[in-house]
Amino acid sequence: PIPPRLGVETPHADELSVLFNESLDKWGIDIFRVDQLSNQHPLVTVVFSIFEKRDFLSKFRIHPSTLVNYFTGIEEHYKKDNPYHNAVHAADVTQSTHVLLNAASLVNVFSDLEILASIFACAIHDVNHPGVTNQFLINTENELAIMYNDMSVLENHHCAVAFKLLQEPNCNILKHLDDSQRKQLRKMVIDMVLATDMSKHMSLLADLKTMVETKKVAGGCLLKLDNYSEKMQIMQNMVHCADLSNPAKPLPLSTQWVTRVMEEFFNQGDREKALGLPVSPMCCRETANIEKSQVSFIDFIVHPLWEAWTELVHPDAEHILSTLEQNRDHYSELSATREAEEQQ
Ligand SMILES: COc1ccc(/C(C)=N/OCCC(=O)N2CCOCC2)cc1OC1CCCC1
Ligand SMILES: [Mg+2]
Ligand SMILES: [Zn+2]
Repeated sequence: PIPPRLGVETPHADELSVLFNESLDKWGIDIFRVDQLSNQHPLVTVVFSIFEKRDFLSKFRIHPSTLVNYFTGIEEHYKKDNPYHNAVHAADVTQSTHVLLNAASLVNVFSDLEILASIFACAIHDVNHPGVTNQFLINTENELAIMYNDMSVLENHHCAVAFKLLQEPNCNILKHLDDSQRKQLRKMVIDMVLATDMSKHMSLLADLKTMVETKKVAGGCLLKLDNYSEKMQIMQNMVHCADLSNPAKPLPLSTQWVTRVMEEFFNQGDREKALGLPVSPMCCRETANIEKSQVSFIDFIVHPLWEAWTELVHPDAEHILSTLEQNRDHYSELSATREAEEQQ
């Protein structure tokens, strides 16, 4: 049976295809509306539409129903009751990376296989996320922490679940890749997903800054990427940027992500309290200062990263960086007024 266009059955197919025709390639598509219009299948429809737009079904000889079967399985393994780490986040990171890949200065940098690996990595990068951090799994000696010896526990789990699902019947979207392509894709996906572990952030950013410095000196062209590690460094930072893109999206989207991530953090804080564990930073619903936390998250993590990315792909990400800076000022003003209110 041929799967429905857009990959999902929905009464809102016309509205959804209009939304994709207008905004699939745009920074700031309303991914929450995609979730509603797709009958809560945001990831399947975003991946299906990107694969069609990039002609991946014919380039990699992927049958439409195999694509729908596999990413429906992946989507089902994103926990729906996670406020933040659910299939909408996966769809958001996937679509954001699809947009970043279209930057003029990245055209002709990546092969089709590298682009396929990047989109695939985003789609699966948080699959089966339990809604708590690596530190929580380690502190509670969770079976996942035991399985992965406390090293990038979540990120290793996401990769393993994704590749295991490929072996389910009618799910092997990589069936018609040759052995070398499949091995390369598997390595690239693992390298990108493991790089979304926040504990890798500082070293990833340091290497990106070094690359930007040398690129500036070498006359500013990215095309001279000749080795795997330089190419992978850019792909890892691209996916990491997309994973940390919430504060750089139009404010109405950014504020919804803040509400969701805080609810997930507060749920973790409730569990830590109930277990008699120290409550993790920003996880206590009584004392957290949400706006202040966003301002420091942006100042210390997100802005330095997007500043480096914007330099690398100059001038294609300028509008993203300025949206981030406007949003930062919004949260900063909010936290000042909240503090003033609390003084009275
Ligand atoms: C919308 O706000 C946020 C979105 C994402 C993130 C982070 C750190 N994403 O990192 C990649 C995923 C990851 O590794 N996480 C997920 C979050 O917890 C740490 C482990 C943090 C955000 O806000 C901070 C500041 C106020 C509360 C958290
Ligand atoms: Mg993650
Ligand atoms: Zn993520």
